Amino acid sequence: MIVTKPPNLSTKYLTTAFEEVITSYKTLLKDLELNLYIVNRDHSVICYFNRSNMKILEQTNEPLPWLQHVRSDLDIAINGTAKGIKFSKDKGVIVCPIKIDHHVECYLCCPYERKPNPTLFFSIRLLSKHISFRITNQINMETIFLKNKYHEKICVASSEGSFTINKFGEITYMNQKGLEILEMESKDIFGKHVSDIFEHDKQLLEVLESSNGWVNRDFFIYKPNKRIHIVKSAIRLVDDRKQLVGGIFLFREIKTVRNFVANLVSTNTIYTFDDILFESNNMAEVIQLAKAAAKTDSSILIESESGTGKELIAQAIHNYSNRCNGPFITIDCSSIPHDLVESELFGYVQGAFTGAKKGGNIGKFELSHGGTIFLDEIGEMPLDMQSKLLRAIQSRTITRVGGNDPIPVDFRIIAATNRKLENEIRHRNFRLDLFYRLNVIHIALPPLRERVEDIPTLVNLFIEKTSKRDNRPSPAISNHCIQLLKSYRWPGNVRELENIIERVTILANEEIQLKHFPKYISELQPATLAVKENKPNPMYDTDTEMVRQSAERQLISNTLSELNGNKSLTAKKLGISRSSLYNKLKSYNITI
Ligand SMILES: Nc1ncnc2c1ncn2[C@@H]1O[C@H](COP(=O)(O)OP(=O)(O)OP(=O)(O)O)[C@@H](O)[C@H]1O
Repeated sequence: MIVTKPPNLSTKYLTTAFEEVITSYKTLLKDLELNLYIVNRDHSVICYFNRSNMKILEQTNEPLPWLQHVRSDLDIAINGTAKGIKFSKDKGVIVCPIKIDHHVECYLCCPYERKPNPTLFFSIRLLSKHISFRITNQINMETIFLKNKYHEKICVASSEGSFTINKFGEITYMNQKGLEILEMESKDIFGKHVSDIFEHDKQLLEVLESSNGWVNRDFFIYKPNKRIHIVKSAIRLVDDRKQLVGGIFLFREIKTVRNFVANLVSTNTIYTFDDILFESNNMAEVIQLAKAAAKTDSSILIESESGTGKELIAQAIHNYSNRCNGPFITIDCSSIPHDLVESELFGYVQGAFTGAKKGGNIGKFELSHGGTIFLDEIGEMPLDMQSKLLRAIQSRTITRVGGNDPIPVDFRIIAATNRKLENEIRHRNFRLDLFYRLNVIHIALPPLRERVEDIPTLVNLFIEKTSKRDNRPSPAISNHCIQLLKSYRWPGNVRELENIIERVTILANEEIQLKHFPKYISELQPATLAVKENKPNPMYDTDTEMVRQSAERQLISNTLSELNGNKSLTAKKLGISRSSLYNKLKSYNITI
């Protein structure tokens, strides 16, 4: 035990210790007729025992001529047996150091006027030792008390559950949070063997046998109606002589861990439907469908060309949904190396493969619990992973790589692709059953060339955005330029438009002119324009309307069955009038 000594032992501290020790030797001291002084290192008297009234008094104004002879190095001089200072043959003073933690704190002094009996030296030395011991003890007790108080407060305030076991595996302590997580009361826990409370007791007791503890292992506690999934770390507890005393366990509910990590890795969903600007009917219909879809938990598949705003709309759906306060976890399926897809999606347990992190890892699916998982570029998902993904979607559980326990997860999938999945299915690159699972609601974002009415609004948005960023007034743009932009085919869609407008805004002063645009735009001829405008989009032009209608039909019948065929509620949920719903039911031939 390290004695944590207060900076200067107070008079009160010393006096109390002195008083207690002197009281226990009072009879002896009475016979010896002695005065005793506790003297500071600077030679001032802290307190003294007066033989005539047998009392301990604090400080004295009495002149003490012998004080000047008490040297600060006296502890060295009297090392071993007690010694003193002789003034004459019979007179002198016995000086014994009072040491705390090997340091001289003060001196016990006993002046004598008659030649002392040799046992007096021994008795004074014994007294000084006793006082040292008494003070050291008191400091230790206070330190332990304080430490206990700190630890108690830390454990009570902790958001983590903790418990301790002794070397026999019996539970000796559990904090309040631990009892809450395990839904138990202290009477159910204390004194019980760890195996009576937890399964996997072998793993728990490992900590008593091995010299190392372990971190972040998963455990399941089975209750009559549910299973509590916790993550636990263990520390082996030994005493100063390295003898096993027991173990400490720290644990959290998995949902706390998930929330914490999800907060760190969740995409900051900045876009809402208000950020999606449009004038076209095409986009108005898409937004209407997306808003209705947002209010359901069904999977959504967004199929469209690159740069049309798939991520934008996915974020807007999340923010408009009941899951808006949960995480939005993005996975770009095209950027994860094939070997790591499974562990990235589902996580892994410790030791699952070479290079796996100690304690395992939580996967993206688990992190999306209570929120949305956005599978971008789903068309790039390897075939073998597609079946595992399908299983997770169907069972609403995941199993970590290397693990056995299925973990229930509450997620909503939004998948996006710029490939035409139906073509991929035909070429056997994508599973049909997975396609059906993802394609419950189908959103096809039209390419920019099919919604040229949106171009002026988007151009103004991007001019303002760039000007605001660069802290300068927004330049004007001529109608002629806008017409020209409407004529271009925009293979890179809104992203390409955004990049070009950023560039011309930077180049222009007061007005954006033709000369600011790249040649492939500024040199477009009206005749070319017409031809280009009419040219069909190889991927989307022919079937966009068909896909939209099929998605709308699906959404209406899903919502109807979800609301037990109640048409008023269905119309309300879809944000359309009852008559409009009846028209659509008729035209889609939906019967209840
Ligand atoms: N209607 C819109 N209103 C405002 N900005 C838009 C709109 N549509 C797209 N954008 C902007 O266009 C850019 C591209 O959008 P986003 O990244 O969502 O496209 P994407 O389809 O996911 O692209 P990719 O397929 O390459 O991943 C973004 O900067 C986005 O803010």
